Amino acid sequence: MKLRVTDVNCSFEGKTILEHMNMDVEEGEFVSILGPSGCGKSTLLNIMAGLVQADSGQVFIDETLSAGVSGHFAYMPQQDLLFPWKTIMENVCLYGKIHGDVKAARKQAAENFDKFGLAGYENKYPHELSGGMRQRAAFLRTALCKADILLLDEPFGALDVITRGDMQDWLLDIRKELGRTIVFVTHDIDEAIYLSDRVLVLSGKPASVKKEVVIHGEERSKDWLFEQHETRKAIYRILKGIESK
Ligand SMILES: Nc1ncnc2c1ncn2[C@@H]1O[C@H](COP(=O)(O)OP(=O)(O)OP(=O)(O)O)[C@@H](O)[C@H]1O
Repeated sequence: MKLRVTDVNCSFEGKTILEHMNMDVEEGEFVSILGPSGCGKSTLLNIMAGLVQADSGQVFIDETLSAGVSGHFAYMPQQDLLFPWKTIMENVCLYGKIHGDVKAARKQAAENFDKFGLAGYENKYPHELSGGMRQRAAFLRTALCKADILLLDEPFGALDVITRGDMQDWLLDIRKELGRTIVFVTHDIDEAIYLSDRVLVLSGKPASVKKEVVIHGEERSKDWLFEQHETRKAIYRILKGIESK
């Protein structure tokens, strides 16, 4: 499904955070959002997910106005939001439970526990895991949700560089398999280049889309990524221009 944000404005306590925010994400497209710290990236995802009400503007899924929380989205916010009283397996299978197919969800989860470095932790509780493991569990839960659009807010922020690379590869793979539409917030330019079809760079407060960078490259690999000097430089300069204002 495709996603469209039209002229969204949002303020908190009289301070404008998002101003004339417009963006489109095509069906099956992977769009990353980069921007200065605190500029309003999470707020934008919260508005898309229907958790925060914008002052004005609209969010459309395909051509239908989306109002309030929609089952079309699977949202992974920055905090892992695992239920502390549920085991890791129960947490990961939460959406399967909501959609009434626990057995299929457990099977799919079990197939991925090893890849996610969670094997042996199925029956542990969130407080027994490291921050990085909890983040991977929350990511697995979101990725296994059958929703059409994934909203991922810095899903790999707490991971070491190798695990992060593995999770990125996994995300690229499932994306190919499932053809999901993905909006991905990150602070990492390389991660945005590696994963995305397009990178949207937001301006500082109030935020709007300052620049859009299309990423070309059919077959992504880490070797391919190491060669993307020009794209990296271009995005860095846009960000630096915003930050130094
Ligand atoms: N519910 C709220 N009430 C008041 N202010 C808020 C609320 N939510 C966010 N803000 C403020 O809005 C601004 C944008 O916050 P937001 O979390 O969206 O930024 P961000 O770009 O995701 O940040 P980061 O890069 O640090 O993750 C911040 O100044 C924040 O303090």
